[in-house]
Amino acid sequence: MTVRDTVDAARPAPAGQQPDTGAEPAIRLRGLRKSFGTAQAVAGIDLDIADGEFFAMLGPSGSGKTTILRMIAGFERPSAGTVTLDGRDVTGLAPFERDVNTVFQDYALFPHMTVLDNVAYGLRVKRVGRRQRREMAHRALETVRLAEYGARRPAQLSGGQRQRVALARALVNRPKVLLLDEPMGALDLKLRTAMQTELKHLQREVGITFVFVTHDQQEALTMSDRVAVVNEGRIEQVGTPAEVYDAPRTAFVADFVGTSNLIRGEAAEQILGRSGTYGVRPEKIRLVGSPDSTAAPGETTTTGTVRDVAFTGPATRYEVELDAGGVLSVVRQNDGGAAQDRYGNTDRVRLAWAAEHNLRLADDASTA
Ligand SMILES: Nc1ncnc2c1ncn2[C@@H]1O[C@H](COP(=O)(O)OP(=O)(O)OP(=O)(O)O)[C@@H](O)[C@H]1O
Repeated sequence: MTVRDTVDAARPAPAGQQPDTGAEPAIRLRGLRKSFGTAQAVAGIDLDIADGEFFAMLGPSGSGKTTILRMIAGFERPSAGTVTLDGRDVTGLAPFERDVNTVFQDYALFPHMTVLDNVAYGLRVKRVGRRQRREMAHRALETVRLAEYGARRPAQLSGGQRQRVALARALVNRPKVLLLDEPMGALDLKLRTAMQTELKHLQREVGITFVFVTHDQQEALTMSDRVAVVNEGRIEQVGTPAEVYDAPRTAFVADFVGTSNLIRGEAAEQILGRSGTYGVRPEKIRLVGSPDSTAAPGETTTTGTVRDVAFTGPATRYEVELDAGGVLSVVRQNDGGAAQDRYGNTDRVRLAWAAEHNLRLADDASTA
């Protein structure tokens, strides 16, 4: 169960690396590259995903996540590198020769078939007998809590139910690995949140390795055991959700997982007395009052002017233009009732945070 992130094997183990127990990882990628013509979609990936992990690939549109997934599934042939599943090199094998199933964003259900027949379809192709495949399909529908819906057609289901049918259709094959490409992409926010919880429970129940692709940081953080942050065909960082959020290694990771809150250049010199790029999470910053007030000893502090106030219910977000240059977001929980200080546009404020929350960032993975 090792994880090697792409950046540099010679460096100390990056955050998120699991101890090497000698067990074969479910998925091992080595030197994986893919070019389309002259464009490089995946620029060299080394990654191990452990058996039974819920693993997220998080990155912006066009960063190469889907291409990585398609190479694991066998739909795309790598330009270089290898894909090993459970200790077996499958790089040259067709999708159906791999112990992997994929759930696509559009679910790809057959509209003319019943839900039960959709789920049983893969078993029919594998020539499983009719009675057994109906039983297995029914059990898979039970797993996704749709046992009563077997006789319906996909058009008679909600988006979330269709998504679960697609899952049941993949689960019925009992693959070692399930790949999910933006599985919640077509769902509205409420359903999406409900499905996230359900999917996580389901994964624990069936014990299959899940790898899912998303551009939604919230989804990646809530659902996964570990996250790989993908940027321009490379993995910038691999770690647990807490590790990539609390200890981002690069400015890209700090920005993409969370809010961009960077102190750099002249502002870093003035506020921190050091050069370089630093990040500080918005919820770690306190607004302590007017610029004349003082911060606690050992805190980093600076002054600025409120430029925007956004009330979001449980919290309020302030955008503060710093006197030293740049803008910082500050999030305050609205838990203080009427006694809580409130600030408005153009108010002059002092900001303070514990020095340990200054995150030293590299500008990109090559200097991390
Ligand atoms: N079949 C193809 N032919 C040419 N270029 C492709 C092909 N598939 C993907 N690409 C390019 O490779 C890059 C990575 O694409 P990919 O679909 O892997 O990104 P992604 O991170 O999954 O994006 P999204 O979140 O938008 O799905 C993009 O620049 C894309 O245009």
